[in-house]
Amino acid sequence: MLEVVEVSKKYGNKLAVDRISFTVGSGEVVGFLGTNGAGKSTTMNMITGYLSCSEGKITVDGHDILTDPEKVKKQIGYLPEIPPLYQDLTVWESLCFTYDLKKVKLNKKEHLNEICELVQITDVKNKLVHNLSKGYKQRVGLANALIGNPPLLILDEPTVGLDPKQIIEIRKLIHELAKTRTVILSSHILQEIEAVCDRIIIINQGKIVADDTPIKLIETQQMEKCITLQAQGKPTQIVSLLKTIPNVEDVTYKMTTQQDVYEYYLETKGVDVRATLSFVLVQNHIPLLELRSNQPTLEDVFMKYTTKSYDAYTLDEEEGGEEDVCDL
Ligand SMILES: Nc1ncnc2c1ncn2[C@@H]1O[C@H](COP(=O)(O)OP(=O)(O)OP(=O)(O)O)[C@@H](O)[C@H]1O
Repeated sequence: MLEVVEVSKKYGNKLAVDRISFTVGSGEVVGFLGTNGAGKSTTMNMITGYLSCSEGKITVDGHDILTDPEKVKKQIGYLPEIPPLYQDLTVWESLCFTYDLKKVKLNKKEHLNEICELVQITDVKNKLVHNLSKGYKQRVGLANALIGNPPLLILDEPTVGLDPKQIIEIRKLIHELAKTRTVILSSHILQEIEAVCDRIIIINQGKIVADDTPIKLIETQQMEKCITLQAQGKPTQIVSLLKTIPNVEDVTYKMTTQQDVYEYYLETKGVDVRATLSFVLVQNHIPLLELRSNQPTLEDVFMKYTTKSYDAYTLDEEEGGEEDVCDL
């Protein structure tokens, strides 16, 4: 569906996106994850043709965004971070306006009514955009993106600025849309990406640093294994014992609500020491009340990939120039 090959973007001397390559197949829901300024919006803007690439090639369904922009744009529904809506139009007028601009051939009334039902804005069709809540404005933005039934949806931070209830509703909606479309969703909210996407691309300092399913990203982490346990007895004695276990690097503890029971956190050198540990405690007549291995989370993965120095990618940040973004 989408092919991004060795794509870079420079703003003046600032390299915002650095030779990224990835493909997205039909029906995939891909999360584009990165910290602020990582290059997510720039990449999305290049895919949609709003920005040109400094280098590289982007094709959608075999059509090159540079040489065949109209064909590519027909394939894409784009929801920018701030949906560009005319505030003085009613919701229906706004949809009709986009329909006309996109030169859609489908039955207008039928098509727009279907979209209103899908994104649940039928009840506000006759309201002015200006008077809508942020959540509803986001839905109208999404409705606009859906006009013409594009098979590829690109959603840039679709829940930013929404309240928790609106966030849940928009996520449900994205789930629904993803059943019949390819979706690329950018966010720096991990729960969002985890809740909606079946594949994650992490971009850091303009480079792709990870690309896999959430489960595999977590599994393939060679992170230090952390173990939590609860044991009854004097913490000084227990800590000394735990530190004698091979491959245990560090031990910390805190009180629990039960008298004489403490919770201990063990950092190990990536080795599962649970069996040895239980054995050592039993041998020393220390009751072991709880023992669990803490699995790394997506947050751990994200932190690992995004906490490198910023020096590597900035050619000359001070001299990096602003650029007019609209190319087409
Ligand atoms: N028009 C521009 N001129 C100069 N630099 C820019 C321009 N637009 C973006 N940048 C810079 O390019 C880098 C990537 O920006 P981009 O907006 O793509 O990041 P992002 O991952 O979308 O961040 P955010 O989550 O904050 O929206 C940033 O360092 C940003 O300051």
